[in-house]
Amino acid sequence: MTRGFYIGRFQPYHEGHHAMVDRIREEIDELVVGIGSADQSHTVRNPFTAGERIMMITKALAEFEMTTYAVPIEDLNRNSVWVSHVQSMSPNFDVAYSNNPLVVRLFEEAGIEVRQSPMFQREEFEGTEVRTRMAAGGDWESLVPRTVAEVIGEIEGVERIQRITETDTNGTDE
Ligand SMILES: Nc1ncnc2c1ncn2[C@@H]1O[C@H](COP(=O)(O)OP(=O)(O)OP(=O)(O)O)[C@@H](O)[C@H]1O
Ligand SMILES: NC(=O)c1ccc[n+]([C@@H]2O[C@H](COP(=O)(O)O)[C@@H](O)[C@H]2O)c1
Repeated sequence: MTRGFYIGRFQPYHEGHHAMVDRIREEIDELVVGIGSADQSHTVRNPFTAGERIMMITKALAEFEMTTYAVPIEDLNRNSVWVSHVQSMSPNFDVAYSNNPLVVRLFEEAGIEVRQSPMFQREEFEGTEVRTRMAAGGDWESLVPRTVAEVIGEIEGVERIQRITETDTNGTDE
């Protein structure tokens, strides 16, 4: 039995994330999805709450016949203990998946195997691109699984992003 751990901010969960899960599920029996920056929401870079991201991920992953756990992970201002923090919040896992260089380094220094994946259609399957299209009233639905678009509709996510973009001065780092 192999259990994997895949960490991301998932703001929102998009088709690039979904393609990555589709690929890594060939290597594992169960998957923990770590929802990073769980304490962040309502900013340009992190518009959705941890609970909203749990809904997106749970509904999108239902199509895969695999046991999955979505676990919120709050940020810590201390990289040296972040892996222990992750482990304290997650079911035990054998291998971590990430393409984020800091995350890869922290897991490897802690002696945990990390696997990276190719980027799928990165020019459009990117959280920043999805949020930019939402703010501008463009076609973002084609970049996320249908179930995720339904959750974003239910929580009125596009309206939130448009409002935040007009007023937020804290999250304008993109
Ligand atoms: N198109 C993609 N193909 C494969 N992996 C991806 C893709 N997009 C993101 N990832 C990976 O998934 C993990 C989580 O990504 P994250 O939630 O930061 O999404 P992002 O699209 O990079 O978002 P943002 O633009 O908001 O920073 C990271 O390891 C990231 O490299
Ligand atoms: N010290 C810390 O709190 C720390 C260190 C490394 C990664 N993280 C988090 O892990 C997640 C990594 O996800 P991304 O690959 O989507 O950036 C982010 O939410 C990031 O904030 C936090």
